[in-house]
Amino acid sequence: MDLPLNNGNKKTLSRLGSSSRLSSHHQSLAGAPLPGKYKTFHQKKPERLEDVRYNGWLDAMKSSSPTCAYLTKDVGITSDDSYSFWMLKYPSAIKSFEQIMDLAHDRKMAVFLDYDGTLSPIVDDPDCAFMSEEMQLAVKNIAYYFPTAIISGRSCDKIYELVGLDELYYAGSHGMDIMGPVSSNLFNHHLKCVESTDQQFGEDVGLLQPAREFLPMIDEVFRTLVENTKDIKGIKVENHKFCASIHYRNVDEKDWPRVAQCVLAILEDYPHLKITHGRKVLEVRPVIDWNKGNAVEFLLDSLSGMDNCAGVVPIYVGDDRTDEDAFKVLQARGYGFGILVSSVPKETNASYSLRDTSEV
Ligand SMILES: O=P(O)(O)OC[C@H]1O[C@H](O[C@H]2O[C@H](CO)[C@@H](O)[C@H](O)[C@H]2O)[C@H](O)[C@@H](O)[C@@H]1O
Repeated sequence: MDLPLNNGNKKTLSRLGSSSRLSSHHQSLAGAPLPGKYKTFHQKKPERLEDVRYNGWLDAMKSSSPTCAYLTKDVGITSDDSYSFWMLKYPSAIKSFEQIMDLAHDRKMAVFLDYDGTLSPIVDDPDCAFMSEEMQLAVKNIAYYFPTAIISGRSCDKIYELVGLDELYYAGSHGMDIMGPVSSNLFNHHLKCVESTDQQFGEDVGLLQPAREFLPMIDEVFRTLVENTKDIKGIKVENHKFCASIHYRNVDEKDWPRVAQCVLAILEDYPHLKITHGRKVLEVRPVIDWNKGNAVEFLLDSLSGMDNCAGVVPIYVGDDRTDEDAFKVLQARGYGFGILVSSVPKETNASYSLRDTSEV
């Protein structure tokens, strides 16, 4: 079954709290022999604080969510100048609206939206990142006309709680937790992915969780991180099911090396995990070849049907490094519109830009 394109009687992929009810038949993840106990004891010596300072981690931590001053102070141009110059390459999606509509012409469209920094402004407390009523209405209206998915680093449950719309598709944990139609060819052919079945909304649904075997490991890591960072003032650790997020936005910069060290120590113990950088957040996730880009490909193919995937024009709006994987997919397909939300010039694989959530 293809996911319906017409909203009239749309069966949604939402209501994601039901995963525990799902019966699953797994296939092992290639290249990830997981120990019974999830921790693997040190294979290398942990890095010293000095190492942490020099291995680029702190630079990466500082440059995430950069301010205008950070980007322009050394080159002697104003932030307005540099932004205008940057927009020559990444024009405003608002100003290009007619052009985008012309290019999309009479083809079906699918809309993919990141959450934090795209639908809700970045705020200090991740638990208070709410979208405005106006934004919620806008997303609801979009979903009336086009299949619309939220692709977030947060867990599906959390993102559903924040967005609260049944008519959307949700992919949480950076795309590692997707619900889709079990009859889709993709569920049959994605060998590296977990496949589950359940009766929901009167339809069979499949659960695509390519990192399912990592679930207990991430839980263990989350608890370890909470314990090991408890003395760092301002730190916040979140469990997003298939990844753990370590927020240092509210940590004094002098303590950032301690944050980095705690997170690096995890890699020593869990060689099947990796770390990615977001906006003032480090994220521990499984070393699998799966990201927001794969989630977009999967959903796009499901939405449009395997035989007709070239017919659907995707629009992806996102603000973060993790969204670049999705922009790359659109770029590689050679059609669709990647739109970066940023108030400062950034290297990106998107084609258009928007300044902030109000422009979204
Ligand atoms: O993929 P997204 O939906 O953009 O999620 C990315 C991360 O968003 C959240 O953190 C970010 O937003 C917070 C609220 O504005 C902010 O306080 C934090 O500094 C940002 O990194 C979320 O908490 C993370 O788990 C997501 O991975």
